[in-house]
Amino acid sequence: MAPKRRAAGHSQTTPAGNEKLLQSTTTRTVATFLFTLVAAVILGIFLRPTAQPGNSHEDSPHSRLLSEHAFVVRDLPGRGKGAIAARDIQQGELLVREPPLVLLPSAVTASPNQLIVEALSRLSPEGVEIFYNLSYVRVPENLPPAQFAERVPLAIFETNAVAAGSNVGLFPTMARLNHGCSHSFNSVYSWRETEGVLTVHALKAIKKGEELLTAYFDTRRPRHERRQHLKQVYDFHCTCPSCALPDKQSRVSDARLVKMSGLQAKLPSWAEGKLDGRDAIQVVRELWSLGDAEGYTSGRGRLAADAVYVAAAHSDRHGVIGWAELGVKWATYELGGDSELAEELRRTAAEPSSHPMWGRQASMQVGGPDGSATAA
Ligand SMILES: C[S@@+](CC[C@H](N)C(=O)[O-])C[C@H]1O[C@@H](n2cnc3c(N)ncnc32)[C@H](O)[C@@H]1O
Repeated sequence: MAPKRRAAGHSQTTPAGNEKLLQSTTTRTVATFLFTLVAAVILGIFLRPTAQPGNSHEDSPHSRLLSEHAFVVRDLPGRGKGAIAARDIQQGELLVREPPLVLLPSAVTASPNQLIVEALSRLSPEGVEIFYNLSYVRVPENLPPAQFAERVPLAIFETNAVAAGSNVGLFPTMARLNHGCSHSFNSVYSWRETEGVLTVHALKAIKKGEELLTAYFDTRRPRHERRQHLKQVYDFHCTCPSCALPDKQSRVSDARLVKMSGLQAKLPSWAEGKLDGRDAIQVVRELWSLGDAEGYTSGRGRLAADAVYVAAAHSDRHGVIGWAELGVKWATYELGGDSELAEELRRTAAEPSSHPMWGRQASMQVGGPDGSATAA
């Protein structure tokens, strides 16, 4: 099927632009992905952090209804299509579980455009139609028809693809989720390597009628930087509730986000011996409380797992159990109770000394999430 011109961000069949953050979940969150050409050409594809379809009314073999009518995909003014909750959604609900329509290695030696065209040739006619219905940005409308048609497949892929382990995948249902920064995103996607699917979970409770938003990259940075990035990669000016804060509140939020980002970057210095166990746990607590103030709760399963790592290394049984139990709760919201992270933390909570780091460093009561350091 020949590509139809479609303005990004406008309705019809959607402009998409998913860059899923590779969340700190699979490793996170999402962040930004780079589609690397080994021949030294680097194609900037910002993969969003984690994702999938489901419960949508958009029927396709690539979407599975997992919880009845959890959301519908609709045209939304100013941002193409988006997913709207069709009923109240509980925190932690699985919203989408979706195999890739197209999956490409993130490092390729051939022309990415050619790879995509080849991948399309292996799809069913319905799959091809689903692909061309996705939105895209940055293809000038005034190109001669042949050139226009040539550029659309790659533009669709760049706008919608997200990281999937060592690959980059296009997941058409999850691709309908628009972006929200900081406290505004309520849904998180993650790739499940062993199952070969992307899942999307509700990070927060979502009311009927609210839009499902996911984060296309790590938004713990100031508004002007977030907007600049989104404009450059996805070609839209972000007006999500976080970006729409009045200037004064936005500055307060920005300061928190920058501080969170700095603290996150500081944590690995424990492994380098530059931070002792108690200080590392204090960093985790600070991150947690800044997250509470900001309404930024993504990545908490992984953060608690980092605290478990520190507590286990210092043989703090009480600390391990406290952080592992908390981690199970948050990993379950964001990644599912059957995710590798939730299962790993559950095992550690049951038997702290089974943790691979157990006793690797000097004994120390680093303390659990409640701040107590009572012991054993
Ligand atoms: C992966 S797609 C998301 C779904 C897309 N709206 C569609 O119609 O298929 C990403 C594109 O959606 C639009 N978009 C995503 N989040 C947005 C937001 N918060 N505000 C405005 N447009 C947004 C941008 O055009 C972006 O390039």
